[in-house]
Amino acid sequence: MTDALAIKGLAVVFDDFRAVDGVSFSVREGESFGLVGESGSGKSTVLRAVAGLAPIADGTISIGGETISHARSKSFYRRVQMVFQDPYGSLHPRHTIDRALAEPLAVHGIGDAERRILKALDEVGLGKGFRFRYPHQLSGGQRQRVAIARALILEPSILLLDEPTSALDASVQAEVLNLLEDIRRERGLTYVLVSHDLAVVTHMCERLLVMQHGRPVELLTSADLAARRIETAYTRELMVASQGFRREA
Ligand SMILES: Nc1ncnc2c1ncn2[C@@H]1O[C@H](COP(=O)(O)OP(=O)(O)OP(=O)(O)O)[C@@H](O)[C@H]1O
Repeated sequence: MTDALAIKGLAVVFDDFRAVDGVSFSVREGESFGLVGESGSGKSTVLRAVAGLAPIADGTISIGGETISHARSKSFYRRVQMVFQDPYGSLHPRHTIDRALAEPLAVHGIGDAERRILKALDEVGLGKGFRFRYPHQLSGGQRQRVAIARALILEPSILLLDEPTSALDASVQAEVLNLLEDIRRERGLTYVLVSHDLAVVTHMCERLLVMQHGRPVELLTSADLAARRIETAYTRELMVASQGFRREA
């Protein structure tokens, strides 16, 4: 089967600084794949490079077996969407939720907006009462649900999730992670999830790549982690630092 996403020898350089170097991994269709590491390890930069938001100095990125060029086409964004840590970043403060959800449909010339907007709100557990509210009239968790609805409304096959819950309280975090997992199963979506928290990635992902200083350290399955089959001291340190693993221990 063709991989949903394949990254080979990726390097991202800012001025002279190699923020990402020698990163390779592939994600199967319908798989949930995690990127984990401390702050500054280059996880977000990998996602941003896939989304066309960071410059690729070296390596290739393929989506569905097709190598993508540096300039992303409009059709790329129908297949690949990104959700950021801070939903304020993707929601305009003076635009209603309705407008935020209508905008991507208009950009891509997709009709039947009202039905799609109501369906998207329903899918993320928000009723139609939220439709004409503004972002500041929502809680952090509700705002992140809107950002997820906005990413899903174009019916992408791959979702890039950059710390999608780390700005939320622990209980809200669990709700949003469970929502994402339900949507993935229902839609058969492929996820790449970035988190500094090994417990979050282990809960959500079948396989994960541990990164440090922009480089890959270890590729693991969640089953490896659960059985403590870990090769490196760095991954062990991440495990000790993770709240979820501390609770389990
Ligand atoms: N646009 C940029 N210009 C210069 N340096 C950058 C830029 N974006 C990221 N970096 C640097 O690249 C390195 C990796 O950053 P990145 O955001 O990918 O790390 P991260 O692992 O996602 O960390 P965090 O969890 O804190 O977001 C950092 O040292 C960061 O300062």
